Amino acid sequence: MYEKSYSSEFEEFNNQRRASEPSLLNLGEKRKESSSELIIKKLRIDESRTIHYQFSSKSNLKSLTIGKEDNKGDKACQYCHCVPKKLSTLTFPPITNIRQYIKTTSAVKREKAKESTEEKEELKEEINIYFLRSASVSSQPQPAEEESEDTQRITRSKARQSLDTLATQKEPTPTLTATNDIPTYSFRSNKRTNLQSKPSAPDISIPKQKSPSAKPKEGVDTHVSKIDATESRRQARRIVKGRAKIDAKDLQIDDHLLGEGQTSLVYKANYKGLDVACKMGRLQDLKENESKIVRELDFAAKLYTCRFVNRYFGWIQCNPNEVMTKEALKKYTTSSSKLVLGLFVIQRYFPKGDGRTYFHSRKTLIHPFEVLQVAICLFSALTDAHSLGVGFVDLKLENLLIDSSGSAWITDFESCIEFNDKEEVHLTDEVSWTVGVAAPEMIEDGIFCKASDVFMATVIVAELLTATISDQVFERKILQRQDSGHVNFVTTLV
Ligand SMILES: Nc1ncnc2c1ncn2[C@@H]1O[C@H](COP(=O)(O)OP(=O)(O)OP(=O)(O)O)[C@@H](O)[C@H]1O
Repeated sequence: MYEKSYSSEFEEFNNQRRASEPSLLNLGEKRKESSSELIIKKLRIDESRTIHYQFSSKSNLKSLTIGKEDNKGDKACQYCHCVPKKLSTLTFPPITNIRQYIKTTSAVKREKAKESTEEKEELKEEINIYFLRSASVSSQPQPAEEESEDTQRITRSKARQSLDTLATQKEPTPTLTATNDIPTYSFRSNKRTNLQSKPSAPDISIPKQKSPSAKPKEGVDTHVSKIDATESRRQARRIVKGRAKIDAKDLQIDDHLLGEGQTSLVYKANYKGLDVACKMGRLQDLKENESKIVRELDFAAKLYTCRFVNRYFGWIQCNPNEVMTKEALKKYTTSSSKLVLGLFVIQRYFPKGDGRTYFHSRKTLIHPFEVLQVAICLFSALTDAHSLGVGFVDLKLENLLIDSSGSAWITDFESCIEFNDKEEVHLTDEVSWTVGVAAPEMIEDGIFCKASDVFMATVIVAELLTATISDQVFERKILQRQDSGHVNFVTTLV
């Protein structure tokens, strides 16, 4: 899978991108050149303890004085000569006057801060006057407390609105109510209830379990409550047993193949009108593939509470022709293959697909903020899964799904393992993982620990930060993997 995705198509695409945007896209190569060509020589130290260096590149020779200002020449920055004067909009203070400079700039800053607070106060006053006017025009004057709250909110809004229009536009906000110190949310009222005041019991509150020794209160019909308890127990058992099982009539699988892995095919589907993704085992070795999907379902349930972990929310076992359109069936089966019962798992649909496909097929550069967002998602998911004692093992860009806001969600849990309170586990044949991105201890000793997941997540971040560098160069120059599985992880090109 890994080998396949590092295909020459991507290499070609990278080359094309480099050719079209040379100034930005060849940054990696440029940095490499400049660092290899630069020679710095220590020349001498004079009486004033100033160190004189000489640095040179292939093309020209320059001298740099560290510790002494040098205002001559055509460079705006006299310290490292990084900015030519004609390009610079900055002014660099001379070192001798630096104390004076700090004094004056901090005085100016203090003055400015004072001015801005004064301005803010004036603005607040203006707004207050405005609201007092609109409130007096309004037929139902608002209480003073709410007025000040709205005043604060309105200072950030661009258009001025009257209190009345604001009130009608407000969305019903979830109200925090408290029962037995456990906060629950209810959408019934859009007014904030006071947490101190005794709340009315919400519909979804779970009654406290009575201890077996607790005696029934006098006058309580115990017969009725016993029947209720048995019924609710039966109901709960029914729900848990058929948990997440869906009805064939609610699911329709399109012929749109979203992606495929070694074990499964993922198609776009429709569940009760909602776009979903549907995973099904490959027909070759169907039994084995489906047992892997069942294992995956089990881990999906365990990881359900984690941040940025894909949600699998239903499954069905049925004949493919019950849920697949004719076109989808044609693609899924060959004419010779017999239709057998299949397992279909539905999950959230990510239109942007997996990380590798999305970032490599994009025509624009990846902004560092985007990388940061993916990294936050990735490490949040790792933190949560690791606290539950679960490791992902097969972390790679293909197993990250990107949502419309650019957040990344980990998917494909068939390689997950449980630590069972151990620091590390031995990897068995049951678990598959990707050698190209695996942590050294996985390759060398066949062991896996939480840090191994962190290693693979770091590789993902490094890959995104160096998206303009071809995958082969990434392997050779950045990861620098040795035969033992160890890496050097050279970050100068990142
Ligand atoms: N929810 C989804 N929305 C959109 N595309 C998806 C979704 N789930 C999976 N895909 C696509 O299908 C591909 C294969 O999915 P997945 O990794 O779950 O299959 P697999 O057979 O378990 O893969 P592997 O070879 O890693 O075992 C993904 O890389 C992705 O491109």
